Amino acid sequence: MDINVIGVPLSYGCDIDGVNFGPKILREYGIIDIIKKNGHNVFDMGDIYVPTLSKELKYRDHPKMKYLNPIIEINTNLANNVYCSLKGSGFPFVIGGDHALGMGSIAGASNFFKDMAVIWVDAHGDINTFETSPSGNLHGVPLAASMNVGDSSVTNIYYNGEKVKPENVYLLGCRDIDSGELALANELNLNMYTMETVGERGLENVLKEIIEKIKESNVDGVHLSFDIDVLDSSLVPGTGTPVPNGFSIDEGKEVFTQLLSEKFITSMDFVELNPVIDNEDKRTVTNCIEILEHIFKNIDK
Ligand SMILES: NC(=[NH2+])NCCC[C@H](N)C(=O)O
Ligand SMILES: [Mn+2]
Ligand SMILES: [Mn+2]
Repeated sequence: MDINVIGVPLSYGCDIDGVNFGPKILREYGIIDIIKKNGHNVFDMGDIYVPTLSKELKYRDHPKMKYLNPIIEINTNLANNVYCSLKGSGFPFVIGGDHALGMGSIAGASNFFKDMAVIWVDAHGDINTFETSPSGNLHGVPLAASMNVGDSSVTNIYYNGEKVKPENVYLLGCRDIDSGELALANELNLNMYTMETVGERGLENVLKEIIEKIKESNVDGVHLSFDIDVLDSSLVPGTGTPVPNGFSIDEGKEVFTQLLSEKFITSMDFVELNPVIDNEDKRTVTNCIEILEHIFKNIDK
């Protein structure tokens, strides 16, 4: 498999400096060699261009949502890169950067496939609209936008309208959902496996059910978007919106063992690592590298 590593040094979607250094620190810690070492061909496609913007531009494009136009432009570029990677039989592995980049990854991948599923592994739902967002941060809206819910400025990225059908969306590990997000999840009847559900039913059973449903759904592509804040806050101090009661490292690995063994994953995001706010012992980046080693050990050769 030709892995195409695409960096997106984006921080405007969470409005916290430092998460833009995610791609740089992961390269410094050897992500490219880790991929190679596990027997894959790897192409480092470099970083999508992210302009340096002054904070005064934050509300230039919208009174509430921050850095709207630049985030749209960056995602449009990302979408085209993801699409081209798939066209060239590559596996797009997108490293962030904040989760607003999910709109671009999904737009690009969904343009390649007839019908695609999205597995969103995250402490959050990221299904806010401009109306329901409590923060004005665009990393809280990408999954809603991809389902064609929300403002046309974000639902029409790369191409107009729906990128993924709600019935093909799977949320896993969520435990910090805003009230507007919960209402939308119920309205759309999303496949939502909260941390509470995982606790009740067991991770293995939940993963089995997700796999079954995806196989029954006849999609021809599956995008897996991994937000590192799905891991317990004690394991990822270097992320902008940490949440307690999350996955252990072993549970994080288990998610990939199960999902990758099906060989249906066709693209991936790895987001929200902020090395600048990591603690002294570099716990977050070390844990990320451990997860990444596991991913590339298990991904299809
Ligand atoms: N990708 C993330 N870490 N998203 C956190 C979103 C937090 C909150 N729900 C918001 O919309 O502002
Ligand atoms: Mn997220
Ligand atoms: Mn999150």
